[in-house]
Amino acid sequence: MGGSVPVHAPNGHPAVSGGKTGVLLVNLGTPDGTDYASMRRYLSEFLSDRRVIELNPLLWQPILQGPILTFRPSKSGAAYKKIWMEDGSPLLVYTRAQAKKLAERIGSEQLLVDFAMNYGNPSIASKVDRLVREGCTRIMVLALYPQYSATTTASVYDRTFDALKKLRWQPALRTADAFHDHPAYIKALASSIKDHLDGLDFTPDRVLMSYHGIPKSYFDKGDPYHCHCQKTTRLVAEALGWEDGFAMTTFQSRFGPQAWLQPYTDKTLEALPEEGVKKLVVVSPAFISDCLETLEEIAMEGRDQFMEAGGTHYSVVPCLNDSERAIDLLETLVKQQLAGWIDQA
Ligand SMILES: C=CC1=C(C)c2cc3[nH]c(cc4nc(cc5[nH]c(cc1n2)c(C)c5CCC(=O)O)C(CCC(=O)O)=C4C)c(C)c3C=C
Ligand SMILES: [Fe+2]
Ligand SMILES: [Fe+2]
Repeated sequence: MGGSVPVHAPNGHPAVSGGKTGVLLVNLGTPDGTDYASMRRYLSEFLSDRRVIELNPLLWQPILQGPILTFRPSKSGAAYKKIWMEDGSPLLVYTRAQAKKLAERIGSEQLLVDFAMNYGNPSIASKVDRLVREGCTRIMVLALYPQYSATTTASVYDRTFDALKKLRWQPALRTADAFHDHPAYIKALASSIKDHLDGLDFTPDRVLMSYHGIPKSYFDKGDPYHCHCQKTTRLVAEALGWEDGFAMTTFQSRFGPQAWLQPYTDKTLEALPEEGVKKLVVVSPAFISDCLETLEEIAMEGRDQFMEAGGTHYSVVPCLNDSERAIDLLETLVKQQLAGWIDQA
């Protein structure tokens, strides 16, 4: 068995491996392809998660498996086609690159670094399995969402615990804090925005910080996501010395008929030019990697909305992706979470 360490076991005792630590980076997930079947499989898994849709499944599943999964896969597939990369979905490409580069930085015989997707492939269960097989008796999971939400962060950890439920010999498990206000995250985000602004041939009237939304009812029930988003915006504005009001916080990607967190990004983009904001820079601080929501919704649809409403300049700051900044950030977060497990932490 790979990664076995010698143990004094009686004859015939199965091989025992152990003593290693695993780090698992987990992002949301993405379809395997842009075709109808792949899209349907992915959306069905995602939208069946009760952390994401809290409606009673007896009510929700007929709606999901009927009208939604009849029409949405083609619509979403067409959007994914516009941003698909040679090696697959951008979210997969960047998350894989982050894990590889982090492994090159901090990985060793004793410290394995890998990645998984909460929905789709590679699954959390398959990677927990791999790490345990390779001898990890401790696993630290980092959900790659700066701002905590039950819909995302808690779902990743739930599904990790679900994978452990099936093991006779479970590894010790650590989950990580949200990092919306972590100095290393604010530094990475602020410096990437500063570099972007320095490279522009115009000075923006405002910077729009657009976060993925959640239903307002989840916030009313106590999800801290909204507060985490507001704090990220405030800390970035302070780090860059911006005047009050220069950075705005909005929420994108509404799904379904209920109210979501406001102000909405699309409505804001359509309203700003009339208020005299014609030059705009947009940042997506809820995503550490570019994905459908940043590359299509913000960089394509958002641009059209803003320019058609009378905007003159529109520029989007790329996510941290697999830049040195991103790997520095991940290294800091992971080493902090590993304290006591790994000496270098
Ligand atoms: C009720 C539905 C949804 C909630 C709640 C939600 C929360 C949420 N999502 C992200 C991050 C991402 N979402 C992405 C895509 C996406 N999100 C929803 C729905 C909800 N998200 C759907 C249906 C989709 C699929 C695309 C589509 O059909 O429009 C992605 C992109 C994935 C990719 O492959 O590129 C990300 C990332 C956060 C951070 C969040 C709550 C805080
Ligand atoms: Fe989403
Ligand atoms: Fe979207």
